[in-house]
Amino acid sequence: MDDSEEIAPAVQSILDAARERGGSGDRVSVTPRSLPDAFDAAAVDGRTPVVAEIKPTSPTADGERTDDPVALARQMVEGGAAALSVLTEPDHFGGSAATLEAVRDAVDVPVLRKDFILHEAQLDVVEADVILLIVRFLEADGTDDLADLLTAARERGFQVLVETHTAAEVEKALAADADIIGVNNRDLGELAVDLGTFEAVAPDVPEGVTLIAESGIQTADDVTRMRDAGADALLIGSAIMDHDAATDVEANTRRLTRANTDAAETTTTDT
Ligand SMILES: O=P(O)(O)OC[C@@H](O)[C@@H](O)c1c[nH]c2ccccc12
Repeated sequence: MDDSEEIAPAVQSILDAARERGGSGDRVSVTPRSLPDAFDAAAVDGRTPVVAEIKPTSPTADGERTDDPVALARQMVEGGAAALSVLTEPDHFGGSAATLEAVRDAVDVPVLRKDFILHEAQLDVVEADVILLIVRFLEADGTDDLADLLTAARERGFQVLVETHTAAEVEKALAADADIIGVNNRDLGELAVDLGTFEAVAPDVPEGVTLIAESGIQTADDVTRMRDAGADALLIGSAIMDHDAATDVEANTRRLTRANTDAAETTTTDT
């Protein structure tokens, strides 16, 4: 990581904890459910491809959601989610590998393991269909190289979502041979969200790459905005989960998966 770039204290604390965390020892081998196929199937079915995220809490959230993650997962799938994302980071997000395992057993859609993976050993924790690698965190001393980790993950069967925030990070992701790229609208320096980030960075991502808009997507208009900017899929946490157990997760998911399902076609036919 570039030392001149500020990183929010909450994020630094997440990274410090991640450095200490190891793996389970046994090498994981997984037969994954295809993420691009799940997005295509949702689109054919008239749903906007959404990865719905189970995030019990976070450094930017108010409370903690303590109800059964498996029940939440089922509601998300019922509401039309093409895939799920499950936080496994325990110290700052209330996640666990056991939660991911239980969720993956309960649903048929692909499941992304959301964690801060800095070393190869941390791949060997739990079977998931997709793992996350964050470009910005793999540039610091004492972390593995992005391309090496990507290869190590694929050798285990995982698909890999490479998270970026800038055009320069997209370049690095492509150089490392990423084929699924996320653009995070949340700036990890200030934790502020700006949907303009995706709009600015998306044009640098080539056609053949599966492109995901991440964070800060709250409304049907936000969905339209990200789809018009080229998102193949959207990663949505807070707007679906909220941290209030009274929130109807299925209805929230349906509202966003039904939003603007034909944005991509509309753009092509209108111009
Ligand atoms: O809750 P939101 O704003 O819809 O964001 C979801 C997801 O993008 C966000 O949780 C996230 C994006 N990248 C991450 C990396 C680690 C932990 C969490 C994240």
